[in-house]
Amino acid sequence: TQSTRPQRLLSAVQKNATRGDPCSVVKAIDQFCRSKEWAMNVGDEKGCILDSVVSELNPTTVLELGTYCGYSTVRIANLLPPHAKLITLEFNPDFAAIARQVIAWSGLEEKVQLVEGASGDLIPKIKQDFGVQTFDLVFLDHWKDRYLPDTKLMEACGLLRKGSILLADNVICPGTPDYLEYVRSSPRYESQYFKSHLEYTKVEDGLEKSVFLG
Ligand SMILES: O=C(NCCCCc1cc2ccncc2s1)c1cc(-c2ccc(F)cc2)cc(O)c1O
Ligand SMILES: [Mg+2]
Repeated sequence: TQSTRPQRLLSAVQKNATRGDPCSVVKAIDQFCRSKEWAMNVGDEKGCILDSVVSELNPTTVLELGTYCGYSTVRIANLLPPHAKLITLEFNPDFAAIARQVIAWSGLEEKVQLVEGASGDLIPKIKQDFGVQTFDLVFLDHWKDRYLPDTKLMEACGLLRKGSILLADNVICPGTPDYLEYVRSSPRYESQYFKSHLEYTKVEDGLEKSVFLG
């Protein structure tokens, strides 16, 4: 049977990256996506912006919506202090299976909890099921039409505190117009746009960083 793109991406990691070396895993994926097959990882250019936000914040609790193959999961987990926790939600079981192996290859599995399911179903269960009260950082990279409803859901479930940071991928391409309008006009958020490009292309895209003001 034909392999899938995530399976070919995982093979490239297992072939070209060193076990236990997260940076080599990130490099191997970027090289695969630049030279062989495009894939919807946040990528190296936006990935550097992600790294700077994570490093500056030094979060102990992180929620990632949309794991895909685990590229941004590995980038974030690699920068977390000891005992910090990253919970990442993935809807597609095939993506989740690949991501688990990519995360394991990077040696960061003890910092990461990958949960399979839809954000709308899982977010209300996080406090009781995962022992997290609030998130210091949320990275939004899942269905673009779920960014706004899930942000409102996180507010309603008390998962955000004064100073929590929302960092959203793809606010230009594919685009999340209703989410952008909300975080840019709401008095409860202070937002900033980081102009960049769609992963591995020259197309404009960017990350929106929004601080929840409580
Ligand atoms: O759809 C994208 N990403 C979400 C995949 C949906 C996976 C989900 C995870 C999850 C977890 C929990 N609940 C529900 C869900 S749904 C995406 C697409 C492009 C793109 C850009 C230009 C193109 F021409 C074609 C694709 C670029 C990107 O960086 C993306 O992130
Ligand atoms: Mg994305």
